[in-house]
Amino acid sequence: MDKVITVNNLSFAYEEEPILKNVNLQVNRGDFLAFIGPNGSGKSTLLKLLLGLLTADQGEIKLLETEINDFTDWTKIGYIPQNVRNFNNSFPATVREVIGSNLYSEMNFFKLLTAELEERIDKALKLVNMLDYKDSLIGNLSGGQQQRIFIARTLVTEPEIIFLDEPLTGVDINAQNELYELLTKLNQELEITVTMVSHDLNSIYRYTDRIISVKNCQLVDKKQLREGEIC
Ligand SMILES: Nc1ncnc2c1ncn2[C@@H]1O[C@H](COP(=O)(O)OP(=O)(O)OP(=O)(O)O)[C@@H](O)[C@H]1O
Repeated sequence: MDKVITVNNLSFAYEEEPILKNVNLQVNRGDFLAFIGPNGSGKSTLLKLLLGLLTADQGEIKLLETEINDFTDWTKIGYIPQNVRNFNNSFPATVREVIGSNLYSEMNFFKLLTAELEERIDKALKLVNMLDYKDSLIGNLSGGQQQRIFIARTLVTEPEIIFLDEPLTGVDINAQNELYELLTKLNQELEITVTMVSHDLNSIYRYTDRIISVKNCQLVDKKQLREGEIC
């Protein structure tokens, strides 16, 4: 089995507040995994540790078989943080510019999009079914459409793992199912490992194939949870 995330004996605390104590986790290529748990249990913190945005107090994290401190291939990792849409709404940027901003390091000296990069933007927009909106202002799109654009923004670098932190907040119920179906397609057809934080248990049970509960500083795999224990 191809391990894409390995966590060994990880502990983390904010000042005096312990969040994770000696936890272990293995995520395999092609998993579609959700972290659930009460508010404040540490789901976002765990995601930030896995992305190298926070540093563990103890233990080891490996991404794509590389120790996280030595990991450099961040184009292989997509991340859609919790409030990305609020932040971007106020910018008068087009969909093309929002997606292109993730290709900055690949642009030429004049920071122009080459024909090849334009093609990659088109390909990502086709995957999320939003090609017709390439020249629209991001702030004029619905919550669900904007979330598709942020998924396309990560797809443009051809990631192997995508992390999403509560991606369905502010997305209406029909669009929520469409987003789950899109994530399922990316997971099954492109073999992208999808790791998300969500509170939406019904959809999680329907679409994901692994659920990890973050609670009392521990990680508990779905199969270890008893009925009614999930929150
Ligand atoms: N930068 C920080 N400094 C200190 N404490 C923090 C910081 N960020 C989060 N916390 C605290 O750590 C705990 C875990 O926060 P985290 O955001 O990871 O939880 P969560 O499970 O994602 O919560 P939610 O479901 O509400 O989004 C909370 O008690 C929070 O107040």
